[in-house]
Amino acid sequence: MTSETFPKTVRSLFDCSPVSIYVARNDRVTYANPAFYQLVGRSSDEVIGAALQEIVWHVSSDRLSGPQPTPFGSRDALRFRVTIPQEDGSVLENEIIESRFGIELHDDDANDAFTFGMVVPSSHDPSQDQEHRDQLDFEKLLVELSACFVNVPSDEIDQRIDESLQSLVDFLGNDRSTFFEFSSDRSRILITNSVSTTGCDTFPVGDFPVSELPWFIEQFREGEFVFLRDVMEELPESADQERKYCRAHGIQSNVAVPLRVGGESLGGLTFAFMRQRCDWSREVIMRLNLIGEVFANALLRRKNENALRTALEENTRLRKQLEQDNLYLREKAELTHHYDRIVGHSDAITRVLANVEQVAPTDAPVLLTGETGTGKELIAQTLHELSPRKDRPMVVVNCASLPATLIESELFGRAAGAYTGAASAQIGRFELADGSTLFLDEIGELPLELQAKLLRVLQDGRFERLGTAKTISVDVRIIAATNRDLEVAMRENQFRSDLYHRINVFPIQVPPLRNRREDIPSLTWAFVETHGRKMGKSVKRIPRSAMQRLQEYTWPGNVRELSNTVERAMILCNSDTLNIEPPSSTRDVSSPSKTLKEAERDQILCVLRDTGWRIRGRGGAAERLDVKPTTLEARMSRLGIKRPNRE
Ligand SMILES: Nc1ncnc2c1ncn2[C@@H]1O[C@H](COP(=O)(O)OP(=O)(O)OP(=O)(O)O)[C@@H](O)[C@H]1O
Repeated sequence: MTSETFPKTVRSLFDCSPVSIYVARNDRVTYANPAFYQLVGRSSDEVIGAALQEIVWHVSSDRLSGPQPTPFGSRDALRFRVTIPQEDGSVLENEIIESRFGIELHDDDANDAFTFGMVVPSSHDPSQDQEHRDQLDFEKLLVELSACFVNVPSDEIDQRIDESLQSLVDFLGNDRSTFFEFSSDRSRILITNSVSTTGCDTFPVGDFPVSELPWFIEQFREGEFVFLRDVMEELPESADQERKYCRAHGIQSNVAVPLRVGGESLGGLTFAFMRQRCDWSREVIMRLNLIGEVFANALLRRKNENALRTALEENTRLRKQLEQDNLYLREKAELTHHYDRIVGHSDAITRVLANVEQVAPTDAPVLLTGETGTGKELIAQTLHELSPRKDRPMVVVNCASLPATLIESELFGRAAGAYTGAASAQIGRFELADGSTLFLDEIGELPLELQAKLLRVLQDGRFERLGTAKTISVDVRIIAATNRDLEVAMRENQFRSDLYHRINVFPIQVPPLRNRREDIPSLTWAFVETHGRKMGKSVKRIPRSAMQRLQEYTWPGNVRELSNTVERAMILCNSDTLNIEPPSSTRDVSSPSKTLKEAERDQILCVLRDTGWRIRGRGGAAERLDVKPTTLEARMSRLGIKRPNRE
């Protein structure tokens, strides 16, 4: 088990264990806990990578001649005596209990031998020995529980929870253990697993009415650990229902462990005693929280996997519905509408528009992908205008242009005083877009923590303004756009896969301009017309050779770059013939009379125009100029560059 593959939960168990523990891979120590370092009086540099014989003395010949398992507790382990030299010259007599730790975390680890070892003082007192053995057995059980959830396929998680609960009941000697989770709004409880010793009933799995045990459930919601050795004596006065329940079911003691991840209570684990009161030691009770952590992580995984499965099913359902509703349109890409604003008749853009017509009348989320400047926002606007929501304006949020701290309040709104600087309340874009369409541009740049919140709104249309607990419901259709490869972002854990499947119900890929070169002449003439009108200029001719060069150029900034190129040429144009050149040739000709400051200003302005004044994110101006967004913003303010008002 390398340090990278060492499961976090196992590590946290070991780190705070009073027992000295080490893990070795192929007989070289790869991990030791603080208790081990203290016992051997050495630093991690001396311990990690060393063989056991280099750390402790006189390893008994048993171990040196190879493992010969001897029975220990209920499981096989190797036990041998060692002597540990102390700084003052004395030696400590100890025993080491070692067992093979058979989990295969990665394929390349599969043939390696992992050893899990514990150092305990040598003892000849049989009762003390028993106490140690019990404690060590418990440590071992904890480790096995953690290990049993590592790399488990999601459909086996339930079975593993059952098995783990059973081994806990067998080991700890309580009568019943039950595992439950909260519904997503935490108003309901779902009992998922329950095991008991013979003679005791298990808890019926399924929905459990919160009203039956309100006090208990409140403790779980609050994430409180509850230990009642004598339930009748120790339950608070207000827990009337619980007292009745325990009496009716003969419950004498009860331990309730909340399952929490990241401060959120996901469910709980209970240990009930019916035949006798609980006699667990303080140490065992304390360690139950760690068991809770192991189960909470298993629960979180199961929840995430379920959310992903639901998103995929929803995705498939909506796709099927769209297919049925619009089957006739698939046969040929014929357009029903006439588009004034979208220029171009290439097959590529016609296919995009046919898709737009297909999906517009539905409420299905649409994901527009394509390079910067290809016209994704224009397509989103067109889609909205063809939808039944067209009477209300489409609301736009650019996830890359706002700092992470502001996007949350921008999207969901905030109460006055929600954070420093938020003097007044603000309505969020989701509320603004109620009954309409919300266009989430550059969704690939949305910070991970907000992706979770967005997922919730997409799932049930509900959210809270920052700084308030009141839940707001909205009816919003989502169109998202990105120039980032979200599948790569998912693999790099920068984009949630469940969110991806939610928004990727109907993907439309907007092609780059170099793949629809036949549209370049009509686009060029359309931009000549628009910019000419603004400048009061009229152009009648563009030389054939110039148009040919425009068609040969690759246009990394796509249609936006073409529009800017036409605008620049129009500014310089004094006749009715437009002498226009693709950017690569014009940009190289820098005027020798320019100062460095002017050249820097021009370069920044040029890139900002090409990126639609987008500074952050993939393909943004900062990336293209190879500087940090904050650096670019500082330079813009030094050079007096301000974004012009939107047309
Ligand atoms: N087919 C088209 N016909 C006319 N104008 C177009 C067309 N496609 C894009 N444009 C124009 O090009 C410019 C860039 O388009 P838009 O902002 O929609 O691109 P985008 O893909 O959303 O860019 P980004 O990824 O940088 O946000 C806009 O001025 C838009 O009006």
